[in-house]
Amino acid sequence: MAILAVNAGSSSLKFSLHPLLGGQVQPHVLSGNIQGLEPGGSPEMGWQYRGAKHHRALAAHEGASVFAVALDSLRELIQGLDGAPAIDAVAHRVVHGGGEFTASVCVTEEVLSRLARFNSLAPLHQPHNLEGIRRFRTAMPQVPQIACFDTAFHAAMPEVDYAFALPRELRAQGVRRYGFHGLSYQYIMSVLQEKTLRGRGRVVMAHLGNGASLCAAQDGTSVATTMGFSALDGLMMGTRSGSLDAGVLLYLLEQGWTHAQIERLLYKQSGLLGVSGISADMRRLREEAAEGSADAQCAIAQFTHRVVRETGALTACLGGLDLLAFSGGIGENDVLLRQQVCERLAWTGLHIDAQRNRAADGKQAWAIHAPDSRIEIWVVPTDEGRVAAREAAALLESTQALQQACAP
Ligand SMILES: Nc1ncnc2c1ncn2[C@@H]1O[C@H](COP(=O)(O)OP(=O)(O)O)[C@@H](O)[C@H]1O
Ligand SMILES: CC(=O)OP(=O)(O)O
Ligand SMILES: [Mg+2]
Repeated sequence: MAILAVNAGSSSLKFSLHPLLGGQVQPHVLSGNIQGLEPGGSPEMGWQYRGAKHHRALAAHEGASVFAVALDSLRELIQGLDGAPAIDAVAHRVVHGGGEFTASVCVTEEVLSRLARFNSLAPLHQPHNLEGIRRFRTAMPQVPQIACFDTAFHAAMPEVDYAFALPRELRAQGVRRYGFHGLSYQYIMSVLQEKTLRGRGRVVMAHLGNGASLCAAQDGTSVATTMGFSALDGLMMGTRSGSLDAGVLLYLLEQGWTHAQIERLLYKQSGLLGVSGISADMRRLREEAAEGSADAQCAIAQFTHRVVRETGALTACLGGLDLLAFSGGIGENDVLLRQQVCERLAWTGLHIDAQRNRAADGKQAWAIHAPDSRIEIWVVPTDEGRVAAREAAALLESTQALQQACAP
């Protein structure tokens, strides 16, 4: 028995397979990524099984879409595993549940059409998430498809944080802050609460990947977050601008920019890529910066500054800080970023241990604060797939219990 967790994007599909033992979700035994799924792309699959890394190009079939080829290859891969587990459910990361979906749900045709209404709020994610669900439903019609939402973790945010200072009629239409990266925050929080008592206190979690956001939590519940109505708000990201004076949009409209041009600018041409003019990839920018590129240095400095600034704002919302956690591809791997952010926040009482910071690579959850730090600092590699799998397992169990209770 196992749950397959899936994160379908515009050009890639990330997956992980989590066995179920006595109803409990186990760490993944298989994880990977299929890239090149854009129309006309050449799909390639990379995966890790029992510590060994594999990679292969996927052969195109006459008349079949690249996504269909990818799904077939994934099924073959899973069936070929030693003692291949049966898949009980597919758990899909869906970034936007709007105000309607505040908990994971078993997907029906009706659910899919309600979720499609949020496509324009997360154009980089939502349409692809839903397309992934449709494809899996067709390929595995007997297997329940469960949608797990990035927005759900923030559903209990107080009104002062989720409301914009706009007329009330717009709020009634759903124009408000939702927040994202919720599966990641749910995972990080579960790890922190297992590891330290401070996990129940005033916590700021930094999910710094291609998409980047911060979340302030009190007693495990999100009380403020930097992402908003869409996944554009808050921190600077790989290709997204983050918070921007709305006056810039008015100016661009006045200059004749179309909706499509503005969308491309904000989602795909800004952030680290736009500022550096080199790359959206932090690793590449670090290399260029080390070789003296002023543009790369400038983009990294701006990214770091925004993390510092927003951490300060969330600390104020919490009325102080007990723990700061780093996660996501940059948060988990970029030693220098963690060091610089913490040094600039030293006024809060944060004191990073440079040696522990350098030793964080490859650890499951690792404290990097010095003994005299008033605030704990942790690096927690995130696992959105595991949370989605847990959500799916819980939903399956409650549905089965309900069916048994209702049985004649
Ligand atoms: N060793 C590293 N040092 C700095 N940045 C890194 C390192 N490894 C990965 N990254 C960065 O992490 C980012 C991708 O984060 P990730 O969470 O994997 O993205 P996604 O949102 O696509 O899941 C990229 O900017 C990448 O360069
Ligand atoms: C919501 C979001 O930005 O997700 P990702 O980091 O996967 O792009
Ligand atoms: Mg991500």
